[in-house]
Amino acid sequence: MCDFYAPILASNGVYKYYIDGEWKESASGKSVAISNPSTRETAYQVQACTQDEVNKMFASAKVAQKAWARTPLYKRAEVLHKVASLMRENAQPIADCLVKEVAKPTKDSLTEVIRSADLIDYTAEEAVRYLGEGQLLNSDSFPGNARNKLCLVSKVPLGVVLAIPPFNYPVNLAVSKLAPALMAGNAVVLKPPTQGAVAGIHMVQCFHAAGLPAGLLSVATGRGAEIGDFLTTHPDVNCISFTGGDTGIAIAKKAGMVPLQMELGGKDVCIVCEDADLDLAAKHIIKGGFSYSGQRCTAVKLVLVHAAVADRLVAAVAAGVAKLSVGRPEDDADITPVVSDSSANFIEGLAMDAKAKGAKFVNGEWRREGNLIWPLLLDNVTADMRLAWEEPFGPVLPVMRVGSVDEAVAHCNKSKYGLQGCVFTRDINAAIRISDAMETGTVQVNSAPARGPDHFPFQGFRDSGIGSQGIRNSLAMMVKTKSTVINLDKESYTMG
Ligand SMILES: NC(=O)C1=CN([C@@H]2O[C@H](COP(=O)(O)OP(=O)(O)OC[C@H]3O[C@@H](n4cnc5c(N)ncnc54)[C@H](OP(=O)(O)O)[C@@H]3O)[C@@H](O)[C@H]2O)C=CC1
Ligand SMILES: O=C(O)[C@H](O)COP(=O)(O)O
Repeated sequence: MCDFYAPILASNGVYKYYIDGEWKESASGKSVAISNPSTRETAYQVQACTQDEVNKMFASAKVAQKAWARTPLYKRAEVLHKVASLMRENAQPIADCLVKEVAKPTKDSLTEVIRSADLIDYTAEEAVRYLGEGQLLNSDSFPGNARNKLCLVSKVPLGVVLAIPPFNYPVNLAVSKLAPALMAGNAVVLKPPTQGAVAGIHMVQCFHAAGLPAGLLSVATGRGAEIGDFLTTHPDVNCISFTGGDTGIAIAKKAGMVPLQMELGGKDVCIVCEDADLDLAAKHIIKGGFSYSGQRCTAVKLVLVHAAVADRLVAAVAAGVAKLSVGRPEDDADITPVVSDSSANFIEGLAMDAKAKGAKFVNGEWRREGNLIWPLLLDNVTADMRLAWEEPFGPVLPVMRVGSVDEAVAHCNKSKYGLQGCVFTRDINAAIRISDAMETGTVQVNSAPARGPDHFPFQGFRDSGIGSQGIRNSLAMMVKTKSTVINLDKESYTMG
């Protein structure tokens, strides 16, 4: 291990947790094993933090936040820019962890780290402008009022933000919470996903080395099932920013009076109209459905194609699927093992349910070795199959044939999810009408769903989330509004 990252690893080979500006071993004496999805052997171990350690994190965070809120915005930005440049300089070891912990292909792993550094820089730049702006309201615009009150509106920190990212983007979806929260003057307690925790720990070392004040950022490692409730119901939490699956719904129910930024699951549909450019649609469906083996909340998870062009579309997609390489993330294969045995079992269950109910496996039989699942295109999927509604989070793509666009939109809107969707058509007027009719946070026209670029607003309707992400929107979610009203002794009119 290089000198830069040496402080994060204990002599017994277990990665340390972070508190008060120091890397430490937990008093629990217990560790949590992180399995390499490719080998299914333990790749790393992290500390199982205790409740007492979590209490101390919140206590330090509260103190550090007060001092940070008094730190000029441009100085906060300087620290964040330094974090970004340290991440770029020390990117490869973080990317290597992503390969081992979450089986992300090597190129995509490095891209995630660089994208995260870019996100931090952009957030720092955006924050100095956006957070630097307030509002002045005059009382005389409301009936019955003279101009004797001036309302000064500013954006103030929330306090301590609990950040919980998921396994599939453990670095990018961590910094997309950390950077806006910190720029807005908050402290953060980060609970990284267990798969992805070591990448997260490496990333936090960049914040440490950049000189982030002690206590402002802590890292609580441990299984969500064990320390999750303690964290999310902690009385010192002032905001929860969570990305993940249905766990988020349970968290929202328990959270109480704190603002929530929740980005949850998706069942993103791809509507292919009769007039679509089918080659273009097929290209995007393959990339959207199978990149990172379908483990993206924004993956295409159901194709709804007009029956008149379905044969041609399915043939074009099947031809592309046949070209996908299957193998190890180290070799940059297109399809790599999914994150866990339980995930692979779940995906297999969905595929077998569809098969039993009459779906056609277009490109050969079901094939799985360990957590490695060969990409599967399913045709003739119908509404009684689980795959019509559930999120596989794997390299399995169902196609439903529909008789009309209205039928496709109705299916989309019946889903409990409403994250993104996309439509392929050559008619811009139809595209706008379909987009307006689809009840999802984003609709992409002639491209697959995607969260990025990271400054675009990103939000889910229904069970897909609460609030919005995207750099400007995340900054907005990390502040509350504060007004100071100046009551003049008598009314005063400018130039009057
Ligand atoms: N809309 C969006 O922006 C995105 C949504 N997702 C969704 O995330 C899911 C896949 O990610 P995955 O990591 O498996 O999601 P999970 O919901 O299983 O886990 C997300 C995070 O929550 C933690 N966690 C687990 N249990 C609790 C608990 N009781 N209290 C607090 N935290 C807890 C996990 O920790 P641990 O790992 O220790 O269990 C992890 O850090 C998919 O459904 C996907 O659609 C993913 C990315 C983006
Ligand atoms: O977790 C996810 O799926 C990400 O939010 C997707 O990001 P992307 O669409 O930009 O790859």
